[in-house]
Amino acid sequence: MTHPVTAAVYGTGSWGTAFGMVLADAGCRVTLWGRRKEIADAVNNDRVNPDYFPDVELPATLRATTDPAEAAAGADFTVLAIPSQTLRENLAAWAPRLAPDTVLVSLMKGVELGTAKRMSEVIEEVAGVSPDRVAVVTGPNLAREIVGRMPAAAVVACRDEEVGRRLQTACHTPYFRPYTNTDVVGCELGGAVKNVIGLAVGIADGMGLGDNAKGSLITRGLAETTRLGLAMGADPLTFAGLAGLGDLVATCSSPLSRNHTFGTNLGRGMTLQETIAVTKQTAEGVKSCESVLDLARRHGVDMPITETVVSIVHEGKPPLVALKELMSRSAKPERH
Ligand SMILES: NC(=O)C1=CN([C@@H]2O[C@H](COP(=O)(O)OP(=O)(O)OC[C@H]3O[C@@H](n4cnc5c(N)ncnc54)[C@H](OP(=O)(O)O)[C@@H]3O)[C@@H](O)[C@H]2O)C=CC1
Ligand SMILES: O=C(CO)COP(=O)(O)O
Repeated sequence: MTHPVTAAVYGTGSWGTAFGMVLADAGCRVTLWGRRKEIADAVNNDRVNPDYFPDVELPATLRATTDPAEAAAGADFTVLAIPSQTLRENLAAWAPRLAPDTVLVSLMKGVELGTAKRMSEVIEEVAGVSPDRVAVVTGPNLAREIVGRMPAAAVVACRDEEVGRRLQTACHTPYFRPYTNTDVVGCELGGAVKNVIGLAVGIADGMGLGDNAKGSLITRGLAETTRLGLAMGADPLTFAGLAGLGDLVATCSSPLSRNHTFGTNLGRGMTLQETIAVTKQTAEGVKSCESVLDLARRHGVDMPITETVVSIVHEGKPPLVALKELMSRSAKPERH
């Protein structure tokens, strides 16, 4: 490309804003799309996103608009950073205006309810593009740390290696180090299922179950993620990487994680409604635990931790009862 790389980022929430900043710091010309004019105006006039990062000065090269067509114009990369369950409806409205040959990039870590589709599958279907033009950015990337330009590594996954390398270059900064991977299925599953395991670890932390429980949940959570991945054709090694273990560790150990915090509140005894009421941002695992379990059943895979999270979050099972059931499952070899 001879012109400066141009990116449209749909979503002025935590990760859209933070990743837009990464792209701008890497030298791209970036336009954020947001549904609220007051945020777009504040980004353009005051270089701040008042609702998500009021204390962070955004790069002057980061612009914002509420007009999806204006954001889309000439974009080499079209980056999607909205809640997973809203993607289909939003993208259907934006798709006719997307720049020809743009690469669609998913930042989202969820699985669609009802269809059990991964976000890249929804993108391919709704935008009518080949998998070679769809990429995923994932890994241990808590947005609050990224806007502080604290160091992090990430994975850029795309079936087409050349497209992956172009996106890697477009978002590589001194504090953000992206690696490429062609295993899109594994990278997306890693991101979606870690949110569910993050809820489980949060619940355990809220109940005061200790660090052995945390280590056990992280490890057995990774085991069930890998089982699902294998059944879906992913490379098991992906789950030992940034999209798997890396993201799982960051989410399960950080109070900045919305999923972990959501689980902690439940584990401390808040009701689901009370927990939803105090959660200001997107905690994808709350909805995606059901679609992940749906995926597991479609593929005949046993995911006991995911099943337990669904039973607590959506079926009102008391965490102590769920814990007792999880611990009394039949004994088995570690690898089965
Ligand atoms: N935050 C993080 O650290 C990371 C998040 N992710 C993933 O990124 C994705 C986005 O999450 P994140 O940015 O954190 O979420 P936030 O809740 O911080 O922001 C969500 C954004 O989507 C907008 N939005 C909400 N509902 C709709 C809708 N129905 N139609 C259009 N826009 C909507 C919000 O607009 P408004 O402000 O007007 O409500 C906001 O701009 C998730 O899948 C998450 O798992 C991945 C890595 C890191
Ligand atoms: O995906 C994330 C970090 O990589 C963000 O996690 P939460 O959505 O739980 O905040």
